[in-house]
Amino acid sequence: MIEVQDLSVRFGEAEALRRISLTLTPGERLGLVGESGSGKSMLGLALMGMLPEQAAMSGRLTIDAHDLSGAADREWREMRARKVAMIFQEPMMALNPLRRVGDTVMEPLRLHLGLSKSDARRRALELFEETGIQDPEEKLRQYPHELSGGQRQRVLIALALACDPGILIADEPTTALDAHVALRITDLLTRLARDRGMMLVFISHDLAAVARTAETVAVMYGGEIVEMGPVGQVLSDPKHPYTKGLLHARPTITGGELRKRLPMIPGNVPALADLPPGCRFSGRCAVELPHCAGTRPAIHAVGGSRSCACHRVPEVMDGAME
Ligand SMILES: Nc1ncnc2c1ncn2[C@@H]1O[C@H](COP(=O)(O)OP(=O)(O)OP(=O)(O)O)[C@@H](O)[C@H]1O
Repeated sequence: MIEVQDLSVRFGEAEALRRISLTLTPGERLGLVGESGSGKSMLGLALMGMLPEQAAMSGRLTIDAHDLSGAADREWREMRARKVAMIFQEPMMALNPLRRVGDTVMEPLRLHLGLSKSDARRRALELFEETGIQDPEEKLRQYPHELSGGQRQRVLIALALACDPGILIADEPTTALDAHVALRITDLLTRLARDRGMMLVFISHDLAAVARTAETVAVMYGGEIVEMGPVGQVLSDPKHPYTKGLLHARPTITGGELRKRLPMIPGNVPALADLPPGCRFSGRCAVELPHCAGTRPAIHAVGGSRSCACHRVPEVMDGAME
């Protein structure tokens, strides 16, 4: 279980994450969405204890009742070895080009689980099979450059699963892949999370991929979660003006060609130093009120399982803004 309470991350004066609170239960699959710079990766890194050195974190972070706020590197290393694993966008960058991929996957099995060489090899083979790597025996002996992008990402997933983590954080795992390969990887992650009862934090700017993979979605803007809830409900009936804008800005396929419809959200995510003290979306919001820029909105409960941080939400709930 992950519990995050009022988690903030600062780089000097700039606040990259502002008062994030969320609870994830075992086996839950969470999607994190938002434009570039909204803080998705930063939140993923905070959950891994891998924030950049200059970052100052405040608030509370608990994993499996283990309080990690202010934890030492050693505690985080143990956590990462056994409980939390992460995969990234570009598998080529994460694999040692000079090592056979089998040796890379066997290393944590030997180091952290204490398996003998032959047991580690057997387990690596099982992991390759579980992650759908074709000809796994042969692949164990190959180097990263000999594999396709999709196969490399599968190797990284196998590596992430080596110590049987309870939590897998996948940061844009399919961005570097062709659409059909990407689809197979998202489906693989969903299946693995389901079969293993593993928590999945799936970071993506692709709403369709999140809808396919996650059960819960958190929409981020300017380092905050502005809306959160069951993925089907949030994407079919968004409450926050930013979520509504994101859904309108989604790329669409027209005449076989991928086209980005004119984004409904004017402007870009401002630099951290230029964010307003109140609602960070003010300045870009079509339904802004005079006090939005200066007053931070409360997080309103929407129905039983959703939340939304917007001064307008009581009106939205009355149907006055629909
Ligand atoms: N080392 C750093 N020092 C200062 N600011 C940083 C640092 N790393 C990231 N940031 C800032 O933190 C904010 C959040 O960045 P983050 O990478 O989490 O966004 P993101 O939503 O994951 O974007 P993307 O989709 O492009 O990966 C950005 O404004 C970014 O400029």
